[in-house]
Amino acid sequence: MTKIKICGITGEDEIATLNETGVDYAGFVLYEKSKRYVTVQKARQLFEKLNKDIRKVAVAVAPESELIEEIGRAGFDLLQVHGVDAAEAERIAAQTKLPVWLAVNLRDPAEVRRWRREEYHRIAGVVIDAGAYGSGKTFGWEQNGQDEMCCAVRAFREELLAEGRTFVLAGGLNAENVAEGIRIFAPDVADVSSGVETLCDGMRAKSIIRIKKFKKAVQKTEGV
Ligand SMILES: O=C(O)c1ccccc1NCC(=O)[C@H](O)[C@H](O)COP(=O)(O)O
Repeated sequence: MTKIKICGITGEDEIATLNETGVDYAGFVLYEKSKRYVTVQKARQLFEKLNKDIRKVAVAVAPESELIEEIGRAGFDLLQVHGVDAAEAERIAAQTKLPVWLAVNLRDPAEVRRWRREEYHRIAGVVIDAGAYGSGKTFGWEQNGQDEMCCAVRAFREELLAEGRTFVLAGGLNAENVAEGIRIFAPDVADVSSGVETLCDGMRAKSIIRIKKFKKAVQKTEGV
C-alpha cells in the first residue's frame, strides 16, 4: 500500500495524533524560515513520544555541513533535502550515514527533463513536490494527468523504481485529491502537510480528523 508521510510536525499533540492514526513517516522541518520550523533539539524531544514504528524524517533546505552532522547524530531515520541539485545531494548522501531523499520542487516541465538526466548513485529516493515549500499547492497534475509534466514525472518514477529508489509524491495533497494522485503516479509514499492541518486560535496544527480522512482515502485505493 502507498505509505503516508505527515510533514511539518511541531508539537506533542501532533505526535499523539500520529501515534493514534498510525502513519508511516513523520517529517520535521529544520528550516528556520518555515512556519513549521523546529530545532534538532526540539525534534529529539518529540522523538521520545513517537511510536517506534513511525520513521523520522529530517527535512532540510540546502543544509550546511554542521546541520548535516547534527541531523546524523540526532536519531533521524532519513534526511529529505530541498534546494540542492543532484550533485550536491550526492555529496550530502556521502557525508551522512542516513538514507537521503532528494526533494525536487517542480516549476516547469523542462525541470523534470533535467532531473531525469541526472545520475543518482547514493540517493535513496526522490520527493516530487510543488514549486513552493509546504504551500498546500500541487504542481498542476490534477487537470488530467496527461500533460507533458505529468508524463515526464511518470517516466522519472519508472526510472527510479527500476533502480530500487523510493518515489514520493508531495505538494497540495489532501483527502479529496490523494486517490487521483495515486492513480496517476502510483507513488511509494504520499506526503502531506497543509492538507491535514486546521487553524486553531490562529495557529496551524495537524488535525486528527483530517489525517484519518487522508488515510482512509489512501486505503480505499487498495480496496482496504
Ligand atoms: O513545510 C514547510 O514549511 C517546508 C519548508 C521548507 C522545506 C520543506 C517544507 N515542507 C516539506 C513538506 O511539508 C512536504 O515535503 C511537502 O512540501 C508537502 O507540503 P504541502 O503542500 O503543504 O502538503
